[in-house]
Amino acid sequence: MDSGESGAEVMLRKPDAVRSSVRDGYLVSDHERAFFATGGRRIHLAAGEQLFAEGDTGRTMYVIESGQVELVFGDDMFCKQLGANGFFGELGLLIGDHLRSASAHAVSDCQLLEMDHAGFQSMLQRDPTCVAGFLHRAIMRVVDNEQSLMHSLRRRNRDLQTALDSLREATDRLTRTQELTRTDDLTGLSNRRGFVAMIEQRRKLGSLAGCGLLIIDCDAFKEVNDCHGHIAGDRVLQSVAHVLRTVSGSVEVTARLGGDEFCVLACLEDPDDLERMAEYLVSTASALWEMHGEPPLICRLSIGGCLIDPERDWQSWYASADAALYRVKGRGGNGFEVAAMDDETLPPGIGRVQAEAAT
Ligand SMILES: Nc1nc2c(ncn2[C@@H]2O[C@H](COP(=O)(O)OP(=O)(O)OP(=O)(O)O)[C@@H](O)[C@H]2O)c(=O)[nH]1
Repeated sequence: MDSGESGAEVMLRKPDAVRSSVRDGYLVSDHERAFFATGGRRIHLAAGEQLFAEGDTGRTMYVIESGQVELVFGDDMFCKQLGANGFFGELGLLIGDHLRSASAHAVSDCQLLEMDHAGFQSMLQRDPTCVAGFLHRAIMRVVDNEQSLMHSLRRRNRDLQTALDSLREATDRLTRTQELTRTDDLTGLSNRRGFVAMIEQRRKLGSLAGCGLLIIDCDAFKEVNDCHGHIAGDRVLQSVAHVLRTVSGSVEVTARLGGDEFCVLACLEDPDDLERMAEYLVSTASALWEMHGEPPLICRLSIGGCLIDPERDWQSWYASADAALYRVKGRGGNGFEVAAMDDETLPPGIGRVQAEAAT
């Protein structure tokens, strides 16, 4: 039996199509074709003419006497070309009122034999052996088509799974990278960028009301570096971060703003809690500092704070808390001060919320 133009089925690849094997067995023999001619109606299709569309109800099958017919299956899965002695539409004939699973049109001028139920019945009575042979082949083809469809769906599923996995990995990598750009390497706390991003996120959620800000600065930290080296200095910064992390709860945001400066955004049930927190931090650091000898494991802290007015921007709060910190430093450090809400000491130009670059 030949292939392609002279009769065999050929699966044509569409962009994402799956190629099935060419099966010469899915043709009628010349003898069967002549027999079909006795029960069928001869029809002609011009090149390009459609015989039926996918989803149409069909009760007839077709045998090709000459020319080429293309079957186009839905969802862009594949299309199939049939030549002389090819047959199609048999489920319409055998099941009756079957919804066509493909559309059929003539690729070239065609001559077809159209077989309906009555014609098929008469063939069955006249030569049951011949019809049985044909039916056997038709069933084999249905099974084969189902199997190749399942195979292609399984493969598509695997491809989809792989695509999803790599998408998930890329997203994870992106999230990790984003976390890294917002985290301070030395202490594991948020850095300034991460802190500002979190503030903006809370502002959008409307959860800044009732919060307070503490700016925490190490006392005489330069001396630690100068007397005991940078590694000792790093360890001190890590200890300060550890104390801040321990004292703040899960709703507080703790960050290292840079150098020996840290901050805490605290959610307060009572405004006085901000002073209590500042006092606790100062006394804890001081007690630990006194306990340890040389080189120091921690240093004493100075803290400036303010209650947050959500209508104002981060720079405004920072300036207010920093001014309080400055006053603490002026008194020798190792202490705290929380600025009043209506602090008039703010520098000019610091004020209401402006769009802050949350990166
Ligand atoms: N070990 C270490 N030192 C740092 C790091 N970042 C900044 N520093 C040092 O921190 C020191 C901060 O010095 P200052 O701003 O004068 O602070 P200070 O000595 O605590 O002075 P006061 O705040 O007035 O008590 C500088 O010597 C910086 O070099 C860091 O990541 N590791």
